[in-house]
Amino acid sequence: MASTQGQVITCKAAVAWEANKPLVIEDVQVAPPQAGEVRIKILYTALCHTDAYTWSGKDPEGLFPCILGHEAAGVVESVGEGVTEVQPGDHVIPCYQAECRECKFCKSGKTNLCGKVRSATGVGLMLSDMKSRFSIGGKPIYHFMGTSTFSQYTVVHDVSVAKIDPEAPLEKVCLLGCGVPTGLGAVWNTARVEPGSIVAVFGLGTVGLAVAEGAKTAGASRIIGVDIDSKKFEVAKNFGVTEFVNPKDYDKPIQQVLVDLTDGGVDYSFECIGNVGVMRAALECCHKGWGTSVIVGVAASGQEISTRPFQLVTGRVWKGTAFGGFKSRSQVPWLVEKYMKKEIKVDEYITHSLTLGEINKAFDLMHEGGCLRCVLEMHV
Ligand SMILES: NC(=O)c1ccc[n+]([C@@H]2O[C@H](COP(=O)([O-])OP(=O)(O)OC[C@H]3O[C@@H](n4cnc5c(N)ncnc54)[C@H](O)[C@@H]3O)[C@@H](O)[C@H]2O)c1
Ligand SMILES: N[C@@H](CCC(=O)N[C@@H](CSCO)C(=O)NCC(=O)O)C(=O)O
Ligand SMILES: [Zn+2]
Ligand SMILES: [Zn+2]
Repeated sequence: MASTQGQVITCKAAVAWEANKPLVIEDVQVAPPQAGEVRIKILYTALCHTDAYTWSGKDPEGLFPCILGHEAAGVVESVGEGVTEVQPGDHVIPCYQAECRECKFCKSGKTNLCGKVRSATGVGLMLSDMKSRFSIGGKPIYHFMGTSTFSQYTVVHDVSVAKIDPEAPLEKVCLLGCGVPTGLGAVWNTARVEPGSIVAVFGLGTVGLAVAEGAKTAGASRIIGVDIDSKKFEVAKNFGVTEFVNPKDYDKPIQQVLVDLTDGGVDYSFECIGNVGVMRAALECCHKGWGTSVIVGVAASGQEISTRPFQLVTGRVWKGTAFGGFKSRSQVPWLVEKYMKKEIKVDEYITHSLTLGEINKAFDLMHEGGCLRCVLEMHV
């Protein structure tokens, strides 16, 4: 096959032309990678609720038209000047949370956030020239989260590419681009749950179930799953949830229910929904003196959290996590290895498999209780 290196590639991509309007499969021109960039042939992508959130128009960084998608795996097609850590043919996972290893954030040892390309990815562009590599008939289409994986080919910054084991099944490990690491890392890195802890997980979607899985491996003694959909409990048991609470079954506030169930409150709670009212409940169900609550869910523009400051004065701690605190380029390959050694689940989160052409159906499925992750095959 003739090399595409240095050429514009025309391929299929799902374009979000406007908020909330069905995505349209278009022929998109993908420019070659510039210095410090990598063009990736995306083979599989999953859908995450953050894609739906931005598509809904509620994300203050949401720009249209754009190509959404950030949980994927593929193969490097070509690299720009100066790219040394990956080469054509490498199997990779694009990472929305970059890791340059040089910026103030990366060198701090205190966070997985990286500042190198964030200003460009937040406005849907590439850093070197603040332009997009996607266009249709000359009209630029915005990137999304520095990944745009709902395209058969995408261009990303080199600091946003994790090179992984070529033996790893890409149709599975694409999930290690977002939801599963976020839940596991919220427990292992952000909260640092100790053995014997009592944990509450609000929201039992993929992220909440990964929190439960992480808490189980951390040795939590009780893992209380909270969801308004009782059907979630059966599946949640397989991920380590030991008890289930549906707020709809109680007249009193859910934080009080949990405090009563746990002799004063839980040691750790995790909000995996994106609902600011639930974030408050998750903080307030924590034990006085030490209980820590981690916000994982993404809430819409304009939403704010609140509680009585007394909740913090009396020792509860409120935290948040992005990508579970994992350093992407360094630790995504490690997570892939853990999956290969069967030390973490991935397959169990995949409930549906469709094609790129069926992406709108995949978004519909996401809103149904039975769907955790839907993986799209990109080249059929
Ligand atoms: N911080 C990060 O890095 C990061 C990464 C990935 C996803 N997220 C966010 O995490 C959240 C969860 O993602 P997901 O893919 O698991 O979502 P999901 O929609 O699959 O799961 C949410 C669950 O919450 C339940 N729920 C809804 N309202 C509820 C309520 N009031 N009380 C209790 N349960 C309720 C739903 O029934 C569902 O089971 C989203 O907001 C997503 O954007 C954040
Ligand atoms: N543009 C959004 C940001 C929402 C957000 O917090 N995103 C998470 C990842 S969600 C993945 O599914 C994140 O990593 N945040 C850190 C960052 O964006 O740098 C908004 O403004 O609401
Ligand atoms: Zn995500
Ligand atoms: Zn950095």
